[in-house]
Amino acid sequence: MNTPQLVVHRDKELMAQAAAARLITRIVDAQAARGSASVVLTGGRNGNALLTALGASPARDAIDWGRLDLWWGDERFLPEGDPERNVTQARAALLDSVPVDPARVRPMPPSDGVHGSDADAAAAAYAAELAAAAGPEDHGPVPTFDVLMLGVGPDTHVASLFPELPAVRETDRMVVGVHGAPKPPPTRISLTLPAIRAAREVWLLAAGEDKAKAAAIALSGAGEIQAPAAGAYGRSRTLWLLDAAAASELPRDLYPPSLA
Ligand SMILES: O=C(O)[C@H](O)[C@@H](O)[C@H](O)[C@H](O)COP(=O)(O)O
Repeated sequence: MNTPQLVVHRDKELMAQAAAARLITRIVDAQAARGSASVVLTGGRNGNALLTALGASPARDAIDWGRLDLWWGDERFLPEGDPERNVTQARAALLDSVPVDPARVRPMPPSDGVHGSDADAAAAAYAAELAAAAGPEDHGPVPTFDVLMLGVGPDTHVASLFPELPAVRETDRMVVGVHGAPKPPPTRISLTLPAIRAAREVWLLAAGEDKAKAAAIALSGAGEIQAPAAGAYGRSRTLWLLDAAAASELPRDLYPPSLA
């Protein structure tokens, strides 16, 4: 497990802009190196603000949109097109205004699709889609994502992995149905920690005063069952992108960086 790196920006607006610039560069580098890039999107205000900022960036078309694979870290299990679905919000924030290849945009199933209201079956289908996209060079039955982004909840949840609930304890399956989530809607689909950890880089987005305690808990050695964000790390990099408000309760040995 690599030590989390922290980058703290003045405020949430600047954090979204800077994170968007960072993501553009990371995608461009991956495409230059391997001909394509693979990114896992997150729902939530911070995640959507990043997508909106990316869409407004003058550098956005440095990305070859046709060679970008997009997946989701979690989804609210609602009907297709529901405004509360993460994919609906991502489309409005960015995807509807850039020429992505629809075959490479992989939303999690809706609650009115072929799996009906069975979130567990829908989760299993998404796991099968991930496994089918994985290659021999990948680490397990998921593709090696270049960047996997996660918003951080005030209770330290990431994706739809909530403290103490069964999903955060999952060690075998890559995708699970979530029932009784404390953040509405109660039924969701989520990548599990093993799937998250298959990513090259995991970026955790935490902006706003309401994330200060969560960031401090997750970065101070809490266990992943009690603080799921503490268990979210990448194979080669774990990056916390915060604003000053969310960093305001971090232990002094973590932030601000000691003066050289
Ligand atoms: O489906 C969701 O709700 C998100 O995936 C969830 O994990 C979100 O990222 C966090 O709750 C942070 O959300 P905010 O950025 O809105 O605080």
